[in-house]
Amino acid sequence: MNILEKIIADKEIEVKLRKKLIPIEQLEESVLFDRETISLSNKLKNSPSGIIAEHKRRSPSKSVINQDLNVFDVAKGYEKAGVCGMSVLTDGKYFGGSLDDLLIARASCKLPLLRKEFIIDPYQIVEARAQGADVILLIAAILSKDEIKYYSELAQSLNLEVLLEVHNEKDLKKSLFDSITMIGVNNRNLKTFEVSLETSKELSSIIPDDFIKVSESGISNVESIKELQQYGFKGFLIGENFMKTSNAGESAKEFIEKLEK
Ligand SMILES: O=P(O)(O)OC[C@@H](O)[C@@H](O)c1c[nH]c2ccccc12
Repeated sequence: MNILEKIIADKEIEVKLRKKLIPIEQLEESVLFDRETISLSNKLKNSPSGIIAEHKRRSPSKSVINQDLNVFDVAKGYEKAGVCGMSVLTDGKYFGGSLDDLLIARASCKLPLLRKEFIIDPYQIVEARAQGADVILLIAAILSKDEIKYYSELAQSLNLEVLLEVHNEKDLKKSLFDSITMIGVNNRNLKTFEVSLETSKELSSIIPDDFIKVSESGISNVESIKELQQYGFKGFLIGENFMKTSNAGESAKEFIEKLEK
């Protein structure tokens, strides 16, 4: 089994358990369920920098990135830095995150929040809504075309935006639905962890213009962003580069200042 297959096998067990513990009807009673969501795609359209900053404690590729920062400070710091949105990893076993992280981020800032999760069941989409997310990630590599259509339409009906993640042309081909606003090209191969910004550049020309292009992973300098902007990218998802420092918000602030100069 490769790492992605392992993550999915564990996720199936986890979701089954969660569904038993908290029935979907109960999620729909959350006070956050009817809150007005905030559009990430609108922010990206109108921003010169387009940074989506991530909260990520560890990852299978890097093990520990940072266990000392608290979500409250990170969210406040990112907001102060002027990012367009915040991504919160909610997977526990492989990334050290939780749904509580999402809830705390929600309570700490007014940024659009992306629930960064391996979504394999509609239950997790309702859960994202109930815990204060504005955007969900759908990963094309782990979903069928029918699932992508169904899940993105469900998200849309809950006023959640969808960032659809692709790794190659095959992923992209099965993912072009009206219910999706943003396409994210992951520069990291989730099976081998290899990172190459070339992936974004190569796929940029075949992403139709009606989708906002986001480049994800392995971005550590403003030069890369300036280059990717030439290929039509409007959003840039950055985790480790900020999280590995002792003050993620301050790092994001310096980065954005340099980028917008
Ligand atoms: O820390 P980085 O290299 O800046 O990457 C952030 C983000 O793109 C990455 O965490 C990510 C992109 N897609 C994912 C899917 C699942 C888990 C994590 C991810």
